[in-house]
Amino acid sequence: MSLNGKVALVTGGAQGIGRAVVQSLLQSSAKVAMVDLNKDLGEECKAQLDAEFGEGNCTFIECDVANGDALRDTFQNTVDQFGHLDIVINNAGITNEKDWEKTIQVNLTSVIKGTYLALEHMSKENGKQGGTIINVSSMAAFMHSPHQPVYTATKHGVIGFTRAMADAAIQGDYGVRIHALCPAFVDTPLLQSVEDEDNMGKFVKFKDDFKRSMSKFGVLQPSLIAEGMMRLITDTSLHGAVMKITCSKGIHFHTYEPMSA
Ligand SMILES: NC(=O)C1=CN([C@@H]2O[C@H](COP(=O)(O)OP(=O)(O)OC[C@H]3O[C@@H](n4cnc5c(N)ncnc54)[C@H](O)[C@@H]3O)[C@@H](O)[C@H]2O)C=CC1
Ligand SMILES: CCCCC/C=C\C=C\C(=O)C/C=C\C/C=C\CCCC(=O)O
Repeated sequence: MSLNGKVALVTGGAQGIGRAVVQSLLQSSAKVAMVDLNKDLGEECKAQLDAEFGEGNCTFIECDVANGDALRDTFQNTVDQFGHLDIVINNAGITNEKDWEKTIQVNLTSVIKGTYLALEHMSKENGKQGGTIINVSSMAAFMHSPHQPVYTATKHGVIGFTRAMADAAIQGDYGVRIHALCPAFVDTPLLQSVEDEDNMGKFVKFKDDFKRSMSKFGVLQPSLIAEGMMRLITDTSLHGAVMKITCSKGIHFHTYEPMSA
């Protein structure tokens, strides 16, 4: 399906899952703002994407999503360059149990801020045209590991926030579809960080537990996660979906009991 004329913003877009999603969006003819902390990687990535898709389709914006003012400017900069905004992927995430407050800031607070900024630019409540938001959580939202307590907490938080906001969007008639995406292990540089004492602090001693999980459940390729994202973006019947992607079941959806209250 063509996303011709659509404008997307992807955080953590210079590497790993974000990079794969940027590529898929460009393949579908969207314009993309690739947002990342890593300037060198972002510029290198943009040069490669310009060579493949032509100049003017992708812009790189250097931004630390944990800096609220910089994130606000990044959204505005995207709209200034491309005219409007239709798709926001809040993907940037880290695993740092030593600086665990930073992990909460990047993985949860910035996802909340990114969702509110996306609504400012896309919600019919604000006179905009509607759109789609995807917040990247993890299968760590449905299971836990002694190796990553705060990472696990942030990913649970992303699901709770996203489901509540999806209901607010439906009941408030925002015209914005809001989803959470939960991959199992994916072959990206983030997976290497879990063996590093600088990241894991005292929990590094549980790394064998983590590695056993990886060999038990397998490791996915970023392209499959991008495929799941594209399904959430293009299937307009989906609203408030919690998509899971695992080696055993591929792309599928989590189902919840109806609320009794
Ligand atoms: N790799 C995996 O096994 C899984 C990853 N995830 C989630 O997917 C998302 C993407 O992860 P990966 O691609 O694996 O990670 P990655 O480490 O390969 O790439 C993350 C990108 O985000 C950027 N980034 C980090 N902090 C940032 C900040 N404060 N501001 C702006 N950009 C920042 C990095 O520079 C990097 O380019 C994360 O939210 C992660 O928790 C979820 C499930 C599994
Ligand atoms: C709970 C472990 C957290 C590890 C954090 C480091 C890297 C991040 C990886 C993830 O976010 C993925 C986390 C956990 C789930 C992995 C596999 C579950 C597969 C379940 C299944 O196949 O049924």
